[in-house]
This record gives sequence, C-alpha cells and structure tokens, in this order.
Amino acid sequence: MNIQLSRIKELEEICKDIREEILRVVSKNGGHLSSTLGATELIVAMHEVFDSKKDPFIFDVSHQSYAHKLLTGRWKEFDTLREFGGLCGYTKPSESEHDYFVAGHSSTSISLGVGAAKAIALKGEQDSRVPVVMIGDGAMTAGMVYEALNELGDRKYPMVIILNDNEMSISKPIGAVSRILSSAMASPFYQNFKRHTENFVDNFGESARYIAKRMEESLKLITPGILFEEMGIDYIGPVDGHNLTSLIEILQKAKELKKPVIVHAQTIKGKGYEIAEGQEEKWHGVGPFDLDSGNAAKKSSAKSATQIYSEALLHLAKQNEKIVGATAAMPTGTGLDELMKVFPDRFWDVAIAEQHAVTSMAALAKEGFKPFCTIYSTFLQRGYDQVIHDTCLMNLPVVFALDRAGIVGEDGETHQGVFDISFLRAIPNMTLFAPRDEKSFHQAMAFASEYPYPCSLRYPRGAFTQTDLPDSLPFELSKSQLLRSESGDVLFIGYGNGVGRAYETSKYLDFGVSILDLRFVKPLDEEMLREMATKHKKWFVFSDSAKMGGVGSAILEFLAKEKILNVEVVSFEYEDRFITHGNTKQVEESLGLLPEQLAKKITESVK
Ligand SMILES: Cc1ncc(C[n+]2csc(CCOP(=O)(O)OP(=O)(O)O)c2C)c(N)n1
Ligand SMILES: CC(=O)[C@@H](O)[C@H](O)COP(=O)(O)O
Ligand SMILES: [Mg+2]
Repeated sequence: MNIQLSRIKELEEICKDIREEILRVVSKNGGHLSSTLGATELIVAMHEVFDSKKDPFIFDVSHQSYAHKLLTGRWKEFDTLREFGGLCGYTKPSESEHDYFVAGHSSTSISLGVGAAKAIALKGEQDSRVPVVMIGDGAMTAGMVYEALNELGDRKYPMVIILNDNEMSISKPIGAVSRILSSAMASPFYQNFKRHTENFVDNFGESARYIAKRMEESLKLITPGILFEEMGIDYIGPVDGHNLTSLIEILQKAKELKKPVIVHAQTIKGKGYEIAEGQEEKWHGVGPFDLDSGNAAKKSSAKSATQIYSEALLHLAKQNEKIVGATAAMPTGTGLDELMKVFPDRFWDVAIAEQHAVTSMAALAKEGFKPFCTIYSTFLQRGYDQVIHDTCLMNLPVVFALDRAGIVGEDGETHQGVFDISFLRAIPNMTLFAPRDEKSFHQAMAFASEYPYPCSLRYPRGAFTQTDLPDSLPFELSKSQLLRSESGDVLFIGYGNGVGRAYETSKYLDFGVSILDLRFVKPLDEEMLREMATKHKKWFVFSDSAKMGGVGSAILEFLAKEKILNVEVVSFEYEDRFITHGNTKQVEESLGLLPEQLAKKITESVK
C-alpha cells in the first residue's frame, strides 16, 4: 500500500487536534492521560485501515481509547468525559455502536477477539470483517492473555493484535514477559540483526523466514518474535508506534495476511505532553490539573484509607517478620509501594495477576507466613476461585485487604467496589470485618495480623467519613461496638465507612437514634443483635455494598434464623443494578444515598 504523503499530513494534523482536545478535557475532568496520549497514532492508524462499524475494535482495559471516542462521533460530548451523565472513560457499547465491548478490567481483549473471530467464521463473514485488538505491555502479564493466545495460535483465526508497548504498566511492569518484550529488542545488536534478516526474508520468502527464525533462536535470543511465533502467531515488529506511515502500511499488511498477527508497536506513554513524558506512573490516571504547570488542581487534606493501611501494615511488618504481602500491579494505588521499599524481600508486585497473587499468598500462608493480599475490591473478582479453592478450603490465614470498597467515582461501572461482601460472605471459613476510621483501622489490622484463618477487611477510596462518635475499641472476633444508645425505636447499624454515613444521617433527624458499629459482618455479633432486637424495632443498615447478599441480608438471615419477626430492617445498600460513573457525591445523590436524602426517607418511615 502506498499511502499518499498528503493523507499522512492530514492524519498528523488530526493527531495533533486529538491530543489538544484530550489535554484540554483531561486537565479539566481528570482521566487516564498518559496511556491515551501514547496510543493516539495507533488509534488513528487503526481507523485508517479498519472500519469500526463492522470490524470489532477491541481495546484492552480501554483506558487508552479516548482518541477512538473522538474519531467516532463523540467530539462534542468529549467535554463531559467521566462526568456524571457524561461519556464513560472506557469503551461502552451503550454509548456508541463503535464501542464493541465494555472493558475496564485488564487482559480480556484477546479472548474477546477469539470469540468474535469464531462468530465471524460461523457467520461466513471472514472476507469482510476482522477483529482488531489493542493491548498494552502491562496487560500482557495476565494469565487470561495466554489462555487466549494458546487457542488462537492453534486455531489460527484471522485477527490483528496491536501490542502497544510503552514499557510501563501503571508502575514498572513486572516479570519475564515484559523483559522479553523490551530488553532483547532494545539492544542495538538485535535491531541490526532484525533489519538484516527482514531484508533477507522480504527478498527470499517463506523458506527464508523459517531460516531467519531458526537463526534468531540459535543466537539464544528469546525475542518477542520467537515467543509469539512459537505459539503459532505471526509477529511483525518492533515498529515505531508514532510513525503513521509505517503503522498504516504494517496494519494493512497484517490485515491482508488473514492469520493471527501481532504488530508490536513501541510507544511513549504521555507522548505530546512534555511534563508527562518520562513521568509515566504519575500521569497514568490523574485528577484535574493545570495544563501549563502540571500541578494538581486540588489536593485532599484528609488522610486516605490507603495511606492508613500502608502505615498500619508497615508498623506491623516491622514487628513481625512473618508478615508478607502482594499487590497485583497496583503498588502506588494500594500503598504497598512503601512496604516494597522497606522490605523488598517480603512485599511483591506480582503484575496484573490477581489469581496468581491469591494462590501464591496462600502457599506462603501454608509455609507459616502471614500474607496481606492487597487488592482493589473490584479486581479481587478476578481471583474468586483462588480465594475459595486455594485459601478457604485450606483454611489458610491470608488477609485480603480490599481497597476501593464502595463507589469509586469517575471510573464507574467496571471499577465500583460493591460486590465483595456478597461474594466473600458465602465462603466457608471466611471472616469479614471493616474499620470505620484511622484508629479502628489500626485495631482491625492488629486483629488481622493475629487471626489464624482467612479474613478480609474493606475500606473506601479516599478518606473515611469523619465522625465525633466514641473511640473504637480493640477488635475482637465477631464483636460489634455500640456507639450511641437512645431509648427510641430506631437503630442505625453501620459497617465500615457506613458508620460515617449513619452518623451524618443522624444529624438531619429531629429524634435520637442508637448507632451500632457492626464491625464484623461474618460472624455477626449475635448476642448484641438479640439485645438490640429487644430495644429497637426499626433497624436501618448503612454500608457501601450491594444490597443482595450484603450486610442487610446477613442481618435478615440472622433474624429469620432466630425467628425474630417484630423487627423491621431497611438496608441502604446498593440496589441490584450496575452503578454509573461520575463524581461520587453526584452518583450517591442519584441513588438517594446522601445523608439528607436518607434522613428524609427515615423520617417518613418512622412517622
Ligand atoms: C484485572 C485488572 N487488574 C488491574 C487493573 C488496573 N490497571 C489498569 S491499567 C493497568 C496497567 C496497564 O498497563 P498497559 O496494558 O501496559 O497499558 P498502558 O497504561 O501502559 O497503556 C492496570 C494495572 C485492571 N484494570 N484490571
Ligand atoms: C484503568 C485502571 O483500572 C486504573 O488505572 C484505575 O483507574 C485506578 O484507579 P484509582 O485511581 O482508584 O487508583
Ligand atoms: Mg504499557
């Protein structure tokens, strides 16, 4: 394909406009800046060669897909990116027919590509449609990718996989795969070798390709080419992911091959915004900032729950050398980075590999260590079987520390931490508890560090809701804490950050309520609940979790078991639907969960 210079110039202008618009909107709304800036030329080239109306365009995680949104009729609405009621920060078919699939959790793209390719074959559409997948080097560290490549390399469905390699996950990518992707190909020797063999292959065809590959192998270079081609997938690259001419030519060639092909593109995360280039981690996901200086628009003064977790764990780890821990590619997000600095041999980033994080921590527990498996609530969904099969069935003392529990805000549906109580509560041997503030967090961590069975604690994104309720007492298995006792009929039961919401709600009422900090949702404090049932007949439950299977369910199950039928329970947990993105307060308002809204409902119901 001979692409006209004038067309390249046009496309370069489009890239410039796209970057300007992304910078304008992300500096105002926040978002995944550096990933998306770096993928601009790749996405423009994708749209030049393929047709997103018919070819499935599959973006892994899809945090890098802003240019795709702009190119597919959403320029005007882009101003509303990640705002409540506005465009989603990820691909979303309900937003546009050009968005093939919902994404947000990583490493699903090649499986989606394989499924789409099967459907295309079954429908006899192979002459007119081909899946195009974009996946980052970080996402290539997760197991699902290799499950998909395993089948793809064997069945050989036509598919173009663009490997967007910026040598970064959110943090530095971990492990052998990223080493293979970057170090071998970066060496001048390899580049030279590649150039020569490619000319040779171009001139002499398929048998030369075979010889070249064997030569590459005999040099004992484990290169990306070897890795993928041994799996049965053609490999082209590395190519400059910012050079539109070569990208378009190569994608066209890859499309024509009618085989599974990986196009390995090297890109710069943050490309086009000098302040972000080379500062990849800081600029991966950002809040609003000043474009000229790069300074954050506002800094929260309250200590985040993550920071408290990190400090508490560091304190415990200094006292107990058996304490170890893992994060699955979220060292800064979970605060485990601080532990990794002080104890590099005891705290690990295991890459985007939640399943592996859980099972490997279970083995450490079996060996007598005390693992803190630190994962966002939403991402533990990926490791569910490993929690059941490898941890709870063995009754091993792994602590699951679940960050970002509750509504996370602008990331929205794919990232809300709402299901953990429901899915963990059902597992035998699992104990569940939650802190409500800084002091109780330290106490909960002290309890966790001594507890000899599987357990999980959850805490919110950002800071806890502050209260002036009485101080927390040390954690004791199943024990709740009665924080306020009133003679009226109404009892508020709070769990975790729900205690703060209960407290805030009580401030809008013109009558007194008792407030119980439940602390343990499994096992429940049955003694306290029995006593409360004799005193209060209207119970309101506050917890940042799904209603179905959540805290209210646990309490209702208890009341049913005890045949206590004269207590009415109303749960202010999340209804049975996915929760959209936007500023947390606006999202909560849309769910009727702001304290003033709750107080109104309560007042009406106790009239
Ligand atoms: C299952 C899962 N775990 C963790 C994350 C958090 N996460 C989002 S993007 C990302 C890094 C992805 O790196 P890469 O694929 O190289 O994309 P880049 O941002 O570098 O373009 C991580 C760890 C996630 N989205 N899904
Ligand atoms: C794309 C992705 O999954 C992460 O970048 C996520 O957005 C991080 O969320 P926090 O900002 O809460 O760490
Ligand atoms: Mg990357």
